[in-house]
Amino acid sequence: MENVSVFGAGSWGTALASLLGQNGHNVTLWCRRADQARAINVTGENPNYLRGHPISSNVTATNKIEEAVRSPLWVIALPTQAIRGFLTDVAQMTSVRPYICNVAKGIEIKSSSTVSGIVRDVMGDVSYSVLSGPSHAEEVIQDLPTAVVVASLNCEVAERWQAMFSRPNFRVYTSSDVMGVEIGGAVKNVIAIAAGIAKAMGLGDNALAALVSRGLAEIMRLGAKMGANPLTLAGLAGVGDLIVTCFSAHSRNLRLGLAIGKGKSMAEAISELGQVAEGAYTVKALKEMGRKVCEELPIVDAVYDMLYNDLAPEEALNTLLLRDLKPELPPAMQWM
Ligand SMILES: NC(=O)C1=CN([C@@H]2O[C@H](COP(=O)(O)OP(=O)(O)OC[C@H]3O[C@@H](n4cnc5c(N)ncnc54)[C@H](O)[C@@H]3O)[C@@H](O)[C@H]2O)C=CC1
Ligand SMILES: O=C(CO)COP(=O)(O)O
Repeated sequence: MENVSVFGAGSWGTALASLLGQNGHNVTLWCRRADQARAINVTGENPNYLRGHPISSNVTATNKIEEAVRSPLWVIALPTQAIRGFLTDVAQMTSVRPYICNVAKGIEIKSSSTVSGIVRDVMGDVSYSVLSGPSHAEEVIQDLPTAVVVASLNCEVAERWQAMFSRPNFRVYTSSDVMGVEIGGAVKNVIAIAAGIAKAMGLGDNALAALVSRGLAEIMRLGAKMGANPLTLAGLAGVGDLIVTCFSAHSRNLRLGLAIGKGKSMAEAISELGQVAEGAYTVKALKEMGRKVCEELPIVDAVYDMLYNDLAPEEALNTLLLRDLKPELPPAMQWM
């Protein structure tokens, strides 16, 4: 059994810490706040997230970062925009060269980089893996059947994380396509915001299905430019996660979109949610990145303009529907 630290005691960090504890590992759950860590240790539940669901007794919470960094295995469950600052602080505190498994799904605004790039910038050549796929914390904490993928350039490392996380109701596949898994997990959040807006507008099921399919086309187009394998994006980390995020009532990104579609301001929608909706930030990074690597991301552009440029949803819809008519597949993909 392994000693592992989970950084971030939001809903995903809490659910995964508990799962690793149930698998018999000795888990340290790092929380930002001392009162939260105390409450978890005393009550066996997280007072702020997933209330009513007991956390495995193999999990010890702490807000003392110097304790948490001693583990050789780190699971990073923080919002993407916080990861660079967090790693910069902790890198100065320890000489441990950890095995990192990132479970956040986003792209950093200031670097247009996925989390592997952030980790490389701050920690250099450290072992990096990413776990992603359709997996809402609210269902994982109840041990409902879930399948995900863990990707690493080193297949033995991917297999080590696979063995640690797997349990009968949490099936973990391995992959070597780190970029594919990261792009799938990050961009689907933006499409889910669009799905929430479309739902709030009452556009119907046909429109939602079109949005999801054309959203996948954007994910694949961007993924291809970034070196992702298109088949990864047809799998759990792409289509699988896109479906659950666009259709599940648990989804934070969908709920943010619903609030925006009902006329709430971004500030109101974010504060009502009280949890991170990564798509709201990733869309900014994609706006930058899109200009550099992939010009045609019309749904991403529409979400950006609705969130940050006061574009009315009805106008965004018209812009999307009235674009030039074209083949479904771009010429370079028509052989497929
Ligand atoms: N909630 C879910 O079901 C899933 C979430 N994810 C991903 O996991 C990541 C975390 O998501 P959630 O746990 O849902 O978020 P959350 O909003 O529930 O929790 C985020 C946690 O990070 C902490 N935090 C925020 N800023 C921080 C900073 N600057 N320094 C240190 N700690 C900070 C917060 O205090 C909170 O404990 C996101 O990238 C999300 O997309 C992935 C799969 C499932
Ligand atoms: O990634 C997730 C499920 O796989 C969580 O999505 P939300 O952040 O939209 O809830």
